[in-house]
This record gives sequence, structure tokens and C-alpha cells, in this order.
Amino acid sequence: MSTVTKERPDTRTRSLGDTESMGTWAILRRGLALSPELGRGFSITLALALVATLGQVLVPIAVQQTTDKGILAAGGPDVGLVLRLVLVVAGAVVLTSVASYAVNLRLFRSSESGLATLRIKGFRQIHDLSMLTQNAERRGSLVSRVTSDVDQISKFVQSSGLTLIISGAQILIATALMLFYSPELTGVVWICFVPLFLLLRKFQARIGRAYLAVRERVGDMLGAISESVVGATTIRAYGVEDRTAERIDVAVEAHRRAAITAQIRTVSAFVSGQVVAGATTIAALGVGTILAAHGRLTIGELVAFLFLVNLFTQPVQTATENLNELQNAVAGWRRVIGLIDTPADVPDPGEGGVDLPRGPVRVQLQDVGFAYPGGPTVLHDIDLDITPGSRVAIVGETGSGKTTIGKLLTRLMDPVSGAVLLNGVDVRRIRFSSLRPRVVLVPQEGFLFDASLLENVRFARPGVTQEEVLLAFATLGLGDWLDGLPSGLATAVGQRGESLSAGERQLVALVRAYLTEPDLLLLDEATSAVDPATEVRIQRALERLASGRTSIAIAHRLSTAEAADEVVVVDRGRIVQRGPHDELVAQTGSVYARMHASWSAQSG
Ligand SMILES: Nc1ncnc2c1ncn2[C@@H]1O[C@H](COP(=O)(O)OP(=O)(O)OP(=O)(O)O)[C@@H](O)[C@H]1O
Repeated sequence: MSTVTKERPDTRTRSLGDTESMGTWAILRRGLALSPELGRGFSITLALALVATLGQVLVPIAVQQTTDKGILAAGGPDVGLVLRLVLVVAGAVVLTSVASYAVNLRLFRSSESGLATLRIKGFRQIHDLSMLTQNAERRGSLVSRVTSDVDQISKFVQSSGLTLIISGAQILIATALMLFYSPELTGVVWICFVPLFLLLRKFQARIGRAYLAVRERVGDMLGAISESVVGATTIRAYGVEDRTAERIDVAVEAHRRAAITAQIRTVSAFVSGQVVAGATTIAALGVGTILAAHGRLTIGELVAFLFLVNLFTQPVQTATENLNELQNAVAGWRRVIGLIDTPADVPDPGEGGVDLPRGPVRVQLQDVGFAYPGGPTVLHDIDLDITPGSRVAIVGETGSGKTTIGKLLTRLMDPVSGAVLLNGVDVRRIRFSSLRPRVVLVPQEGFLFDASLLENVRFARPGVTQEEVLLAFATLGLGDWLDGLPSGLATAVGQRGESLSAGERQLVALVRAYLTEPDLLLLDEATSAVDPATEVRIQRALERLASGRTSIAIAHRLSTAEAADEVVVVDRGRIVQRGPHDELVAQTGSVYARMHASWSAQSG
């Protein structure tokens, strides 16, 4: 029974999620939901932090009591009381230190676990995003979302976040005590500070925008740098080092400018706070002295009040600094959330999906149409039915749409219209756990990791033994090649496999594919020329790999097309011919006949 879903809305996402419209609170809430460890045990941390703050508040009270009731006591200094108060302060200092230590430890633990979870979610998401979405953003910038952006959040969570909350509590406690000592003086302090509170709100929005720009420029800069590192060989080969350096300079310069703008705004906010704090202390001292002269305030109360003014102004000032950290972190969170909340545009049907039964696969494309985001239609009404176990070669001019068909068959992307069916089931309904190992694409340039040959091959099937790997090499006729390598399976392949030739890298890719035991094999044949001995090995390995399974080769060589059971000719996104090689060649004037003529001319 066919399970085609012809009318499907185009749910493909082109770029990463937009979080611009989310307010600061919404971002913080979502950020906390993504890293639940950050909120775990927070009430205990907060209680400990309050204990640490209360310890600080004890000092001005003790100073006032020491001055008024100890030093300036009616019958002369009361040494006993002074000593007791000193002991109380010492106790408070010890308590404060222990509480501060515990707070920091708890914060580091919870933030490190919370942000590790966020990083893991981010990296997983990068893998779940389709190539279309990944292509919308440069790799370096994508990576910066889970590295430097998360670092910004970490900076905030580990210090500024709690300081910000404690600052609020400190302001309230200081105000309550100030009111206790002198409501008039408290009024003076608040009158001085109200304009700064209002100004801070304005600063906060501007600083927030500036830091988001900084985070974006960091992403651009990393994007430009990683591109130049990855493409170093090409850059050198074409002698375009200057132009590349210029692009990096531009990105670095844009980052420098954005960082300076953010810093200027930060410093302006901080300096405003300092000016207001200084002015407040002067006003409190002036008005306080007048009040003391009129007997409405004792000397001890005035001194205690000035301590409290400091306790009040200090968090207001640091609040500006911490608010910047908050904005910086929110900007980081915004970018990470933008990544994590982007729906996977090629979703795994998971529980509701079906498994692909074992055995050679029947492949059907029904009215398949495809266009890359924002681009023209590159595949038009493709209809194809491939018999299980057959060997098919897809040929066509460059840009005709062959690779695109391959990407649709392996579900790296979904068609815009029509459906791809494997054994009669729409690929969109097949679970990834079944689809991924059963349908394998051997790309033109398989990616090799900087590890041994064995580890690179094992990557396909982690549990495979060394004997099984050796057997795989032998079965594909590659035993002699392996024996010729300096350290056999232990040979290091270098970064991206650069110690091997392009042809040898293909051999490794074929062994990898073989170990997965796919039922449908897709081979994107490399266009790069390889030496004749390796060419023979590749062909032999391919033949053995293809036996007993359905295989589709995106062919660039005449030999591959000749060896196939059927050749499918694609021209400008349409299938224009299909049939056995000999039959197609005989159709004079056809696209395939022309291609054949040109292949034959090239090979001699
Ligand atoms: N990621 C992409 N974004 C936008 N357009 C793309 C993308 N990849 C391919 N295209 C376009 O789609 C069309 C078909 O490309 P495709 O790679 O499928 O051709 P091909 O037949 O495999 O070519 P080749 O033989 O050179 O590999 C081309 O016009 C190409 O420019």
C-alpha cells in the first residue's frame, strides 16, 4: 500500500530561529528551562547569599552601638560592651565568609552543569538541522553559538546574576535601616538616586542592543577565520592570501567597533552611577551634620548612616555593571535559543514512524519537485521506480540535479512536492534509527577524522571488532592495499585524512559503508581523477559492495554507466532517458549519446 503524502506544506526552515521579538524575561525563562540545573537548589544558594549580606549590615549597627553606647557612654567608655560588640562583628565576618564560600561553590557547580547541558543540546541540534538550515549560517558562527555565546552566559550566571539579586536585597535592607536611623536623610538619599534608576532603564536597553551586536560580530569573525583555516590550501593555491586577510580584517574591525560602542555605553552608565553615589554621600554628610548639630541624630547614628549610604550606593553602582553582564548573557542566550528552538526541518518520525524491513530496497520517486530555499526549481516532476537489488547509474551534465536526487533519497532534505518511497513507504515516515544505517550515501569526499584507519572505519559501527574490519577489507578486495600501508589499520590518516590520497580516502569510505550493511547504497562518484591502480581497486570494491543490495551511483565515468543494469539520464532537473546503456547509446542525437561520445573522446 502506498503511503504517499502528496499535499504537504513546505515546513522547511531556511535560517535559524528569530528570538529578536522575545523580551528579556522570556529569554531568561526559556534559558532556565533549557538548563534546569541552574535553578536547582537556587533557594538555598539565595538564603546563603542573604546570610552573607546580613553579616555586612551588622557592621554599621555595631559601629553605631560602639560609638554611642560604648565609647561615648554617659559614665565614660564601656570597654566590656565594646569588646562584646567586637566579638559580634568578628563572628559576623566569619559567618559572612563561610556563607560566601558556599554560595560561590554552589553557583559554580550548578552553572557548569547547566551550561554543559546547554552546550550538548546546542551541538545535538546542529546535527539535527538539515543541510539547508546549516548552509544559511557560516560554520564558525554556528559554532560560536555553543562556545563563546555560552561563555557569556556562564560569566553572568557565576557572578553577576546572584549579585544582581543580592543587590536588590541589599538596597532594601539598607533603606530599612536608614529609615530607622533617619527618615529625612533617607529621603535625601532616594531623591538623589531616583533619576539614576530611571536613567538605568534607558541605558539597559541601549547596552542590550550593543551587546547583541557584539555577539553577532564575534560569530562573523569566527566564521571568517574558520573559513580561512579550512580553505587554507585553496587560498594559497590561488594566491589570494591578501584578499582573505582583508576579509578577516574587516570582520575583526567590525567586532572592535561593536565592542567599543558597547564599552562606551557601559562606562557611561557606570560613571553616571559613580557621580550620583559621590553626590549622595556629600548630601548625606551635609544634611546629616546639620541634623546632628540640631540634636536629631547622634554621632554614632551619623557614622552608621554613612556606612549604610555606602551599602546602598555600592549595589546601585555595581548593578549597572551587572546589568551589562545580564544584557551580554541575554544576547548570548538569544543566539543559543535561536539555534536550539529552530525546528528540525527534516524531523525524525520517532515512535510514530515505521522501520524499513531488511533486504534490497525498492526505490520510487513520485512527482518529485525540489527547489533550494529562495532558488529556482531544480527538479521537476521526477518519476522513477527502481527494482530491488538492481544497479542504477544516474548521469547528466553538471548542475542537472543528480546530487539533489541523492540527497532526497537519503533524506538529507525533503522534496517540496511529491514523495520519495522506499519499499512503498514515504521516507518521511521511516524512523532515523532504521533509515540511517539502511540507506547509506558514500559522498564524493568522505570526511575522515584525525585518527587511525581503524577508528575511522569503526565510526560506522562502533562495536565492530578488528577481525571484522580486516575481513571487510579482504571481502572488498582491499587486503593488499591495507598490507601496503606503513602501520596497517593503525595508520594515522591525518587531519581530514590528508595523509591519504583522494582515491584512498574513497576506499576507506567504501569499507565504512560496507560495515554498515546498507540495503540501499548511494554512491556519489568522485570526479577527481585517481591513479589507475586505485581506480581498479575502487571499481572492484564497489562491485562487491553493491552485490545483493540496491545501488544507485551518481556516475561521472563511462565504466560505471556501462556496468549498471539501468542508466537514468537527468537533464536540467528532468529525467529525459532511462534504460540499459547499449539501448541509450543507440538513440542517436540523445543527451546520453552525446555524453557517451564525449566520454569516449576523453578516454582516447
Ligand atoms: N545548496 C544549494 N543551494 C542552492 N542551490 C543549489 C545547492 N546545491 C545545488 N544547487 C543547485 O541545484 C542545481 C542542481 O545541483 P546538483 O548538485 O544536484 O547537480 P549535479 O547534477 O549533482 O551536479 P554535479 O555533477 O556538478 O555534482 C544546480 O543548479 C545547483 O546550482
